[in-house]
Amino acid sequence: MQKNKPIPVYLLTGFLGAGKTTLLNSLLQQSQAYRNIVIENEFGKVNIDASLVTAQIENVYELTNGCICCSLDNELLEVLGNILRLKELPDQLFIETTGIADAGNIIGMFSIPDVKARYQLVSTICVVDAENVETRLEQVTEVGKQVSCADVIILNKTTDLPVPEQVRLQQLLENINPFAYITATADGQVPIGDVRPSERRMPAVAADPAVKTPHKINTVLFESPRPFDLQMLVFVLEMHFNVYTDQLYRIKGYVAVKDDPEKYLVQSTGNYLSIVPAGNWEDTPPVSTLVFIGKELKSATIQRILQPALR
Ligand SMILES: Nc1nc2c(ncn2[C@@H]2O[C@H](COP(=O)(O)OP(=O)(O)OP(=O)(O)O)[C@@H](O)[C@H]2O)c(=O)[nH]1
Repeated sequence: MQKNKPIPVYLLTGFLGAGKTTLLNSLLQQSQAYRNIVIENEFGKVNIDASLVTAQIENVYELTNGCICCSLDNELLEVLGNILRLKELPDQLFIETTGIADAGNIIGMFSIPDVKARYQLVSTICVVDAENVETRLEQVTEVGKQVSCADVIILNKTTDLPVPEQVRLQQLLENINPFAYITATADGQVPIGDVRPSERRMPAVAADPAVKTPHKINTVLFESPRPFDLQMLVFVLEMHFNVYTDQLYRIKGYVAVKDDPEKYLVQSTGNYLSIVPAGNWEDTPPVSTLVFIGKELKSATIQRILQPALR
């Protein structure tokens, strides 16, 4: 691999027992042609998951000093640094998080400039257990965040699930996260192509906001033909993400900026915000479209938050 090319990273999230290690093994089996490194994060001194990685890999790093999403003395950053000092760099890195990890915080670490220069987070993959995902969404805030922040959602353990129930769960997950590619499977059997990045599910128009999801998680669509002041937009989004950290899980969409022909891609998970140029509007009218995902979000609140940044 070229020395300066960022190392592709696959981040696996999902509640305890959903099937993350099972999926990881399946992905590794399909990646035998590559030099793969795995980072396992687990609570407790003994990292059982590391011993359950059965596929052939170069190295597995076991992080057992608490959850990597919240430890201040961050082991993950340390290991990412150590990997760069290896004689031969990996072609791919897989990170399996703990079942209660705050996915947004980990995703945010990959936007730190020094990390971003050497690693590219290509896909955040959330595994959910079809047998209990609805209960978990109700009980555990982090599960809602994991689903909201994912690029790919794997509905696992579907063997005994009647097809209509599977379709209903997929629809439910789609309503929570309209950006994700969602697929149903059993025993983590997913073609690796399904977890590789793709633009296919970045919707021009977001999910129907009238469709209500249970579990208090909803999406709010914001659309405006008025352009934004870029600095002000960054200011209001960062401020409100900090204030509503337990309520606002994700933002994604395109915005128009005053006196600028380019459209900008806005992405936010947890405490990280990225706004980057994404080409010209070309034939489409420059209408800003942002989708907010979170807990009991109200359209009027989102309008009020964004209003000061509109020009
Ligand atoms: N019935 C059934 N069991 C499954 C399926 N996928 C995984 N399992 C089993 O579910 C259990 C948990 O799977 P893991 O892959 O270890 O789940 P995990 O998310 O890594 O679990 P933690 O590390 O504890 O968070 C294991 O016993 C798996 O063999 C499936 O599709 N159906």
